[in-house]
Amino acid sequence: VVNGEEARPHSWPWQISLQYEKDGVWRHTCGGSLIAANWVMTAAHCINSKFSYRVFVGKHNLVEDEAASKAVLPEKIVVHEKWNPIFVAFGNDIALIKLSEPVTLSDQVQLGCLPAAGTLLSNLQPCYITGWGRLYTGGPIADKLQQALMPVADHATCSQPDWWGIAVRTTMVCAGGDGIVAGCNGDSGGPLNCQNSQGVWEVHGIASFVSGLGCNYRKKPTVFTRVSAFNEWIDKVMMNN
Ligand SMILES: CC(C)C[C@H](NC(=O)C(F)(F)F)C(=O)N[C@@H](C)C(=O)Nc1ccc(C(F)(F)F)cc1
Repeated sequence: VVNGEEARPHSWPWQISLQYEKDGVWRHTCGGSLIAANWVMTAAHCINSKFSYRVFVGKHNLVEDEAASKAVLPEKIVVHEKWNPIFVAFGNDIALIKLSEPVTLSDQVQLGCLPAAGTLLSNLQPCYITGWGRLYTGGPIADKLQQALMPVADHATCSQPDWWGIAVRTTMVCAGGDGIVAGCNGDSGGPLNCQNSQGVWEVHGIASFVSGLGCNYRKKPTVFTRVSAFNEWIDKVMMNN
């Protein structure tokens, strides 16, 4: 997250760190959201079949041992059948990870709520992106979970020619674009957290892409998979696996 701030520890208790093992070392690669005790929602582009992964729940500082945290291995990873790794702008950048065992919920480990199917966020609605992604374009990833307030850019705004144009679909949601605050590499798969009309936090987006010209680029908001376009797919996958 570029130009964010350190989140109060465990204030986004559904945020997970997806890590892969390389040369015997586990490395953070993406964010994700715990949506059931044994299911995590992340981005399809985070998954590469040649790597082995683990899901770390209850984390705040990635470089410290934390009592409330636990690393769980996946039992199964389901990537959206229409995800095309060649072109992230085709959308369907969503995957579900079934955990090898259900995690114990606590103050630090909680489920994220999904929005109702079809819910559309209004322009400039305030949401928060959270993640351990790069602190600036090309920079290091964060040790401590970051958060940043990012107002929604509705489809009419985000699909303007000098914004994302036709690269953004209605199955996506945009946020930010002020050239200051943005998601960045490593925030992928993580949540866009927005409060519903009852004041309940919901996971409305899965961080999908930013501009190749730089994470915080004016009129190139961070683009998220719109979760409310995939409720049926999510339910089907969780029921069939
Ligand atoms: C690995 C990528 C598919 C996703 C990667 N995502 C992220 O860094 C994050 F954290 F914002 F989700 C990204 O945007 N990386 C930049 C460097 C990128 O490739 N952006 C990008 C690529 C293609 C398009 C497209 F499809 F529109 F041409 C738009 C942006």
